[in-house]
Amino acid sequence: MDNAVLRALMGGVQGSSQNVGKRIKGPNSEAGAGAKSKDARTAVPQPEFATKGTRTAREKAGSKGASDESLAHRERSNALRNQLKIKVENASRLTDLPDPLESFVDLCDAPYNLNVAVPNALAAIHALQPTPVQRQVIPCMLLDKQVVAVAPTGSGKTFAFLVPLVVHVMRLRHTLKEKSKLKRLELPKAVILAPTIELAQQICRVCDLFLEQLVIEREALARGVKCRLLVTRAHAAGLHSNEGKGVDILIATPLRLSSELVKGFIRLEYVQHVVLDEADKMFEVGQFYEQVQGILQACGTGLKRGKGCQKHLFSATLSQTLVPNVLDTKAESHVKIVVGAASYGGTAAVQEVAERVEQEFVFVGNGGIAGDRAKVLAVRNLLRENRIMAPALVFVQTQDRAQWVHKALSEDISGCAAMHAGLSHSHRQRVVDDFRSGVVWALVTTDLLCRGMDFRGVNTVINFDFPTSAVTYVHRIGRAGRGIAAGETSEQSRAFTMFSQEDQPLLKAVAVVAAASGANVPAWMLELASTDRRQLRKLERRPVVTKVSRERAKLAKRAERKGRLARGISKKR
Ligand SMILES: Nc1ncnc2c1ncn2[C@@H]1O[C@H](COP(=O)(O)OP(=O)(O)OP(=O)(O)O)[C@@H](O)[C@H]1O
Repeated sequence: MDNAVLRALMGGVQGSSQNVGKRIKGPNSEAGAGAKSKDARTAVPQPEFATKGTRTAREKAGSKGASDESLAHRERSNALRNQLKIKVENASRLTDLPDPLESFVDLCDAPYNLNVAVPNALAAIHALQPTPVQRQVIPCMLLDKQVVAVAPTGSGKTFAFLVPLVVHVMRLRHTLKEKSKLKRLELPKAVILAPTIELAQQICRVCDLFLEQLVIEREALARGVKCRLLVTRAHAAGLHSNEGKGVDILIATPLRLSSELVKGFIRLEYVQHVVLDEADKMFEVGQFYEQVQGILQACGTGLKRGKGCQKHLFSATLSQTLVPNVLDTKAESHVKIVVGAASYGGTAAVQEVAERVEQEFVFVGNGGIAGDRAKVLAVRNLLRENRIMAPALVFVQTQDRAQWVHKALSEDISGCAAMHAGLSHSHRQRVVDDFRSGVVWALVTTDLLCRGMDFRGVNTVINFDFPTSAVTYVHRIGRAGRGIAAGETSEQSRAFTMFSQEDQPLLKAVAVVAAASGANVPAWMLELASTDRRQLRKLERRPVVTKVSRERAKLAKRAERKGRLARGISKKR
């Protein structure tokens, strides 16, 4: 997508606020700000956003008491939050809750006092205006608050945590250097955990890009800040070698980091910030729960008392009970920020994710082998009708099925590839790069790529196999139409979900989510009986499609046996 278009789209939130008065000079504007802010405002474009009641003459003159002013100030912040659908739990009780940013340039004013290089670097990498989640999360994290942030897919959560982390690390490095604490300078100061290798690589790339840009913009503190990836044995070896010595921000998958930690090859005692991206995935039973807990316990043990390690959770789908349960901490210790959703629940932020994408359900019969054939036919029909626009992501449930579907679709789609966890790292990396660069047009993949991956310009998502939960549906669909502002629908972004009789237990939950986002869902789907929670959880772990796989495996075994038998007979002969 063209950068100018992208910028215009991301600025849509501000641009849409026409019914609100224009922002005039306030204490943070050119008239009131120091020389540093002045520079900043000339360097990066002015925000168009304006809050409800603009500052009055009375406020400016300061003729009323401070309490009146702070009340008006609070009202303005609340108006901005309401307008951008930013919800902060218990906001009225949090007396020290920072205001949402009106623009990145606000970061140059008190209490943040950042160098103008920060907004300039963000502008240079096309982040001109903060997205809603960035507006509230960045100030909170900069002011040392632990954050739980739930915001739609593609809403810019990565920069929301990267900007404050980089700032903290830069400042900390500076202090440590001044105090000549060189040993500590070499050890990680912040850790970012991501559930997949691909997502960790993506975050690392964005972080490197931001750091590079900060150096170009002459932020002296950014020089020498090292962000390192730890997702393979080779990375671990690199970290031990001299050349790889010294790391400030460590971006890792839980399994790799935990294994290096157990071996004693990595020390996390001076880690001050841990970010769990896709936090709900991290704490899924049977996934990385124990490893993550081990890592969290190892972080910050060397810090002074009262200066414990801060833990921040990010996801598009996070449940209310998760925080106190998994962090072993009082729920109040975190500021909970929800963007776009009506409630802080299991499928929070669903509505806005799916609104960007046209959704359609395609019935493919009773399931089983015949259902598989019907799915391939359905894809062919959609191709013939020109309804599948490349690039496309095709989601299936298992590695075997990824191979099989890839083979089946390769006959119809040139530039089709498969990608799953059963492939080597280098192969995975190559396929992802090819998809990003446009060599691969249709990527058949498992849920390995359903979370966090920022593939610009994906026009179609095909749920070849029905998602195992509404949450998975939200994440899969969220890969399409990225870069489109909330409320706008791209003509090209579409999602097709194939379903058979076998998928019925999961159908209602997904249909409800789709309907909530304005998709045209047949009424009978919504009237289906709900499946009870326990069964839903079972299905999540053991997907409906295993029955199909089992049938296919049985047939393959039978064919193999027949072949062997035939070979055996021929040998005897
Ligand atoms: N302030 C901004 N202005 C313009 N573009 C932005 C801004 N912030 C982030 N982006 C871009 O938006 C895209 C989506 O961002 P990101 O990957 O952080 O979303 P996310 O919320 O983490 O999504 P998911 O939940 O799917 O992981 C990225 O390409 C990123 O560069």
